[in-house]
Amino acid sequence: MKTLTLNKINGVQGTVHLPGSKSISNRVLLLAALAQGETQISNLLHSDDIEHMLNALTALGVSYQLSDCKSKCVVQGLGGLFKHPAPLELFLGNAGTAMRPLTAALAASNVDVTLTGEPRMYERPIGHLVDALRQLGADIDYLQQDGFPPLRIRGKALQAGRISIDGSISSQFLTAVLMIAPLLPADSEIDIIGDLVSKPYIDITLALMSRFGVEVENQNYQRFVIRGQQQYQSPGHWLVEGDASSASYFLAAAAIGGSIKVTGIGKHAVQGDIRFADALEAMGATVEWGDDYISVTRNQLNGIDRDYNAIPDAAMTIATTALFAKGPTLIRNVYNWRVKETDRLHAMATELRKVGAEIEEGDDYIKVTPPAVIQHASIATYNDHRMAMCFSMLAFADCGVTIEDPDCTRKTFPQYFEVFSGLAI
Ligand SMILES: O=C(O)C1=C[C@@H](OP(=O)(O)O)[C@@H](O)[C@H](O)C1
Ligand SMILES: C=C(OP(=O)(O)O)C(=O)O
Repeated sequence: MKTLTLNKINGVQGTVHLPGSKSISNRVLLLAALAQGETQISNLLHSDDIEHMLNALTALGVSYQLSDCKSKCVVQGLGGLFKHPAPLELFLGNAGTAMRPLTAALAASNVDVTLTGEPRMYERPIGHLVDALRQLGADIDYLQQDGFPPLRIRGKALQAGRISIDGSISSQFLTAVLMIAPLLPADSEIDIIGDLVSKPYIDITLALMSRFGVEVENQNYQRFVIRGQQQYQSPGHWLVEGDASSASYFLAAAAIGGSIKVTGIGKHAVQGDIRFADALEAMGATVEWGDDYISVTRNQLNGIDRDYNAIPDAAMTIATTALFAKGPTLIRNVYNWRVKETDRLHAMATELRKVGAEIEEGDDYIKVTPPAVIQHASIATYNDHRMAMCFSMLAFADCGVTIEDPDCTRKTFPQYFEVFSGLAI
């Protein structure tokens, strides 16, 4: 297995032009495909998760042209749902932002599709989404284990009306249903069962739908009302914001040992993960916000105790930043870390213990108490891009760190380690 050893760095400094947001890239590609008209996308992310969406769109007959190292994409909209009656198999890797929205869009389309993925995708639940779509009349079968991909979808015209969806495991299920609701033959009311997790991702969905001409009535994240028989209209040009989750690694590195400006996101960004900067500020770092940048400068860091349900991806970076803070850090309300690329609560606890931290792993929280002296370790990454990226903070330890399978960052940030190493001074 390939490994990467990061030797001790004394500091970091510089500016990072962020790659496009994964969440926005895959949403825009799907909405552009369903919309009336041509959409010219720039700063599209180029990574595995986006490739899976692009490959699926190709197989479904959507035409698009990529240019500028795949950072630009011109999509010819279908002006409605997919039509591909011949049987198809679509491989979606471990991309939640492809699997979940495509499940809904395909269930409502004239298609006969099998959705497959990497082994971990078959352990990531999708039952709450399938249950919701079945209330609309969808014909979806589980091919292996009930409640999990792979799925066989025999798409058809769905009904509309009042449905309920469990929001306690993933917001992506609601995102998926919201995205198809305007294309249904009548109005929809979607009631949320349980506490909706990862709420800011719903804000991203609603903001993008609005730019494609569809408004949703959001009743306090408990009920959503959408008019039926609508069509998405291309907004023409679309500039994808920088990826706020990817920004977290650079901002944290600055908070620990230097000064970094990230561009492509700023105080008006639609991604909830920009609020990661607030957590760094609460730990003691100095944060400056611009319209198109966030910059962070080091300071003495102190451990903090917070609820991170709204920013589960960026919260992983807090866990490793905590090693450089004074006192313990508590990351609360992240139960759904357990159903992401790996069981992130367990993986994080296991790997942080290897460097000497004292860890308390709860059902839905992790408490990190930094060691007096950080030990060198070879960090297993569990095929989880965020495990690899957030453990790069250990490059600030005297002993450095070894990262196993560093190429797993290709899910969202193939060039991560080159960019990170380029900031060392
Ligand atoms: O909608 C999205 O783009 C995402 C929602 C979040 O998932 P959950 O809603 O499952 O927490 C997040 O972790 C994921 O990386 C991207
Ligand atoms: C949870 C993640 O991905 P996915 O979109 O596959 O859910 C992630 O990127 O941290």
